[in-house]
Amino acid sequence: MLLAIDCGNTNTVFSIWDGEKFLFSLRTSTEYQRTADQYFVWWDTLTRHHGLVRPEITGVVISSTVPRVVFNLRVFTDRYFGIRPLVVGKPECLLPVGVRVDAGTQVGPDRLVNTVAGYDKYGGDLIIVDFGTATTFDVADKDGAYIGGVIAPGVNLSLEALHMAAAALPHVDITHPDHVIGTNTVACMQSGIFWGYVGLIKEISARIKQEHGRPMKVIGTGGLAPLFQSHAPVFDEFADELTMHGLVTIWAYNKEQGTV
Ligand SMILES: Nc1ncnc2c1ncn2[C@@H]1O[C@H](COP(=O)(O)OP(=O)(O)O)[C@@H](O)[C@H]1O
Ligand SMILES: CC(C)(COP(=O)(O)O)[C@@H](O)C(=O)NCCC(=O)O
Ligand SMILES: [K+]
Repeated sequence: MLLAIDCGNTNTVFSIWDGEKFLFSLRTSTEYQRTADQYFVWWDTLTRHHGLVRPEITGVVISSTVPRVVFNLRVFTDRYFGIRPLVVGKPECLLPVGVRVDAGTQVGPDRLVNTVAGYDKYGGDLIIVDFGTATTFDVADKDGAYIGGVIAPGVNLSLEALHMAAAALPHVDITHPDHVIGTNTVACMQSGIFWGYVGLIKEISARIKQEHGRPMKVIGTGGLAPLFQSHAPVFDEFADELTMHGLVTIWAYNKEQGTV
């Protein structure tokens, strides 16, 4: 079985791929101090909870937006599975699509993985909007190459920033507000973030399409994508687990090429 690890700035997700489907996902907060042994205790407890006792892991693929956590993840997979992971962004990890950006740019591996997954599922000329710590727009060219995009502050990050910077603004959670005109502080903040984001997604997508000059499909992914899509359709499609799909695709490609 393949273990796919998607490490974002807020959460790290482990998913087990049995060759045909994902069996389940385990989610923990991203902390670079977490040791290999701590990962194992967590892993062993939760895989048993899902009915798998010491699953036989034969491959590991990692995408990490936090370079520092990769060290302990490598120790974890080496110590407990005897496996050297395939790490997206490292020279030994081949990608089935091109990357055409300014020389020297270190593109977030999550963005490359999303592009690979998007191209595999939908073909080229894509805008992939991923709601994580940051909200990213990844643009895939006609041939699937990653050609850049947009980085905007994440939804929760924006709410947190309001709370941190203004003494009278509480911590609030994102939701779909019934009205645009908020009649209390919380409703005003929720409206600002929700409708502000709807506007941001529409405007940025429209401008990307104009600049790209060819019809494009807009794909939404990440935990908060369904909230937007269900109340203010801003995507052509919602893709669940797009990053995980990309990790499996990259693993399969490297297997084909003989790099793993
Ligand atoms: N379904 C959801 N509902 C509400 N908040 C969510 C949901 N999914 C993720 N979040 C929040 O969105 C933020 C980004 O989470 P996540 O997608 O795990 O980011 P990353 O991939 O950057 O680690 C976090 O604050 C997380 O708690
Ligand atoms: C933009 C990001 C912070 C998004 O990370 P996430 O929201 O998934 O935690 C990450 O992709 C990153 O660190 N990128 C490096 C710069 C770039 O992609 O151009
Ligand atoms: K993101």
